[in-house]
Amino acid sequence: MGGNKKPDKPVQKEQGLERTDNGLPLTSWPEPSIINQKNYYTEYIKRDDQILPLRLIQEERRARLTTQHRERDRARNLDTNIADAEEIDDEAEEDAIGGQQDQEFSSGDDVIIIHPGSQNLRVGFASDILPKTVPMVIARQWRCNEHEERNGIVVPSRVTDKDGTEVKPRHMFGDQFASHYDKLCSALKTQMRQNKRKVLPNSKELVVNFNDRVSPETINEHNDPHRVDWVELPNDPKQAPAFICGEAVFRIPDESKPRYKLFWPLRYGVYNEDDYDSKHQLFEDFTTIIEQALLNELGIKKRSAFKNYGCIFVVPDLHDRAYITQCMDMIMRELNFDRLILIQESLAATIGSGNSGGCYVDIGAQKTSVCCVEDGICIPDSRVNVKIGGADVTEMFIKMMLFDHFPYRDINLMRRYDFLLAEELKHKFCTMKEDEISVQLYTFHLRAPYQTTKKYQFKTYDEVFLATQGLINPTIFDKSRKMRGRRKLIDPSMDLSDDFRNDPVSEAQSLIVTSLLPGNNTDINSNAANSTSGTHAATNGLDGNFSQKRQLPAKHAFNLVKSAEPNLAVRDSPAIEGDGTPIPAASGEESTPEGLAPCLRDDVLPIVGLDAAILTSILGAVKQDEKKFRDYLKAIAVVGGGIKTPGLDLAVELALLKWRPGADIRIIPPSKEIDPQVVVWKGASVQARVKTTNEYWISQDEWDRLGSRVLHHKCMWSW
Ligand SMILES: Nc1ncnc2c1ncn2[C@@H]1O[C@H](COP(=O)(O)OP(=O)(O)OP(=O)(O)O)[C@@H](O)[C@H]1O
Repeated sequence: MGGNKKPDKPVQKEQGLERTDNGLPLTSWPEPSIINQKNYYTEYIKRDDQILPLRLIQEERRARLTTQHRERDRARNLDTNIADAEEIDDEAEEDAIGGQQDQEFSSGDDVIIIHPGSQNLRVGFASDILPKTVPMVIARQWRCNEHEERNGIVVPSRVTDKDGTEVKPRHMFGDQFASHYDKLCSALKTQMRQNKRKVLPNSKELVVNFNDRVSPETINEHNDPHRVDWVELPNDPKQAPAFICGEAVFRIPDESKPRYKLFWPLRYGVYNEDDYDSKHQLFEDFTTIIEQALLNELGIKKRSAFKNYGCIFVVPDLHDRAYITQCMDMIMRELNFDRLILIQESLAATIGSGNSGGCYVDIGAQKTSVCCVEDGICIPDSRVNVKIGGADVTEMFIKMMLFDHFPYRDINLMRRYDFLLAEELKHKFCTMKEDEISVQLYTFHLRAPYQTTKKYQFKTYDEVFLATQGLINPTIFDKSRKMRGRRKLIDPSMDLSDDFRNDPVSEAQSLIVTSLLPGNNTDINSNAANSTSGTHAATNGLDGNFSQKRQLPAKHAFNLVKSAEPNLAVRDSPAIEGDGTPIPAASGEESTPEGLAPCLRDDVLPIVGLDAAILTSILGAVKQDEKKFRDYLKAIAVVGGGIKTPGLDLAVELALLKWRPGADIRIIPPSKEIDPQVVVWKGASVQARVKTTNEYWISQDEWDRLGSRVLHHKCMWSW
C-alpha cells in the first residue's frame, strides 16, 4: 500500500527556509544568509592583546622548563648525583604534563579570592570550600576612641538634657521619629486585623511597663561561661601594637590605654572619606586589613609570598572607576600579587548560586545592589545600588526598643561591645513574618570590659517586625550620615580626552536618582511622557531617548513615589563638601549639571525600598520586552547577610505583588547548604577554576606597561 509513494522532499525554498510540499518548514531555526566575504571583517584573534595573555603563560612555562633542563644538564655534567638529575627530569616531565592540564582545569591552590564588604571581608584560596570572614575594620592607636570622638551621638541621641535631666524615651529621637513610629504601629495594627490576626489592645503597654520595671541581675565571673577575653595591652603604651585587625578589635576595651580607634575604610560600598583626613591613610588601612587577613587567616607566612599567587578581586557592579584602579594598584603594587582578575558581585553571585542568569539582589550591611544577569553578563542598565542594608535595621531596632523603654538605656552603637550586642539581638529576634508578632520575653547578657556581666530581661512586641520593614519602606531610616564626607578626599574619575566624568552609568540607577530629586514626584510613566521634551532628556544627561526607552506598556506601570518618598533623601542628608560645608540641596531638575547622568550625582542619596529597586532594575534590563519582564520576576535571587532575616523572601514577594497584582513572582534564596553571605565569594572561587578565565588574567607585566588601560581588554564587562 502506497509502496511507490516517494517520501516528502523539500520542494521549495523561501526566505532561506526549506519547505516540504505541504508548505511547512523543516525547521523553525532561521537560516542566516551567507556572509558576503568581500564586506566581512572581524578582529577576532587579529590583535596582539587578544593572544598576549596566552602567550605570556606559555612563555612562562617554557622559561621554567628551560631552567629545569639547564639544571639537569649541569647536574649530569658535574656527575655528582645521578639521582638528582633523574629527579629534575621527573619534575620537568610533570611540569610539562601539568602545564597542559593547567589549561583545562586549575586546582585553585595558587589563586586567592578577596571580597571586601562594608562590614565583612572574605578571603580564601580558590580551592577552599568556604572563605574566612573577618571584620573590615582596623583599630589604630589614637588620641581617643571612636565613641569619644563622635561624642556618642548615634544611638541614643539624647539620654540626658543639657541641664542633666533625664530625657524620656519618647523624646530621645525627636518628635518626627515619635510621630512616624506611632503611625507605623497603628498601620500595622490595622493590617494585622485585616489579615485576621489576633491583636491584643494592650500589647504595647505590657511591653513598655515590663521594660520600665526591669533591673539587671549581676552574674559573677565564674558563673558566666561566655565571658569575654578582653585584649590585654602592655602597660607601656610604646610597646602596644600600632594597629590590631580581625575579630580581636571588638575585644579591645573602649577605655584602653593607649586608646584605639576603629576605622572602617569602606562604608556604604564606597571609600569612607568621612572618617579619614587623607587618602593615603585610607588606602593604607584598606591594604593593611586585607594583608593581615591573608597572613593570619590563610597561613601565608610573609608578604613577599603573595607574588606566588593570582588574585581574584570582587568589585561592586556599579563602581567608581577610582575605586577599581586604586584596588588594582593595591593588589599589583602594594601586595605584589602575580596576576589579577576583577569580577562583578552579581556575576559571582550568579555563578555561586549555580545559575546562568536572573535578577540578583545582594542585601549587605550598608548597601543593597540589584542587577540582572543574562548568560553570564551583568546588564549595565539594570545596575542599582541603594544605600540601605542590615546596619539600618540594627540601628532602627535599637531605636524602637529604646523608645519602648528598653531596660539597657545606655546602649550606644558606637561602642564596640554594644554594637556586637545589637547585632546579636537583631539576628536572634528580628523577623519579617507578620504571624510572629506577639509579646515575647527575652534575655540577654551585657558583657562590658572591667565590669561584671549583667543579665537583662526585656519584652518585645512589634519592634522586631517594624524595624525590618525599613528595607521595603526606608523612610524611617536615618539618612543623615550616609553622604557625609563623600568626595572629600577622592575625586571622581574623569575622561582625559573631554574632562567629563567617565564612571559607569546605569539607566535604572538614573531613574531612581531622578525620582528622588526634589519637586519630582512623577511616576515612571509620566517621567517617560515628559521626557520627549528636550529639557528632560538633556537634564537626564543621557541620550534623548532615555526615558522613552524605559516607557513600558501601561500594564507595566508602577509608581516609584510610594517607596522613594521624594525629597526626603535629599532634604534629610545634605552632602558635605571637602571643607565641611553642606552642598545645597538640589532644587529640582534644573540643578542637574549639564551632561551628567543622574546616577553620577553625589548630592542625591539613592535610597528606595527593595521592591522599587528590584522593579527598576528589571525595567532597566528588559527595555520594552514584556516577556522578559515576566521571566525576571520569576527569577529573583537574593544573597547577602541581610536576607538571613526570617520571612524576607515572602515580604519582598508581597511588596512586589502590590505593583504587579497576580504576577508570578519567585524570590529564590540560596540553597540551605550555603551561607548567603558567602555566595558571591563562592562564585568567584568557581570562576577562578574555569579554563576560560585564563584570558582575563592581568599580569604584572601588563599592569606595568598599560596601567588601568589594560581593563579595556581584560575586563569581564565593558570598562
Ligand atoms: N542571621 C542574621 N539575621 C539578620 N541579619 C543578619 C544575620 N546575619 C548577618 N546579618 C546581617 O548581614 C549584614 C552583613 O552582610 P554582608 O556580610 O553581606 O555585608 P557586607 O558585604 O559586609 O556589606 P555591603 O554589602 O554593604 O558592602 C549585617 O548587617 C548583619 O547584621
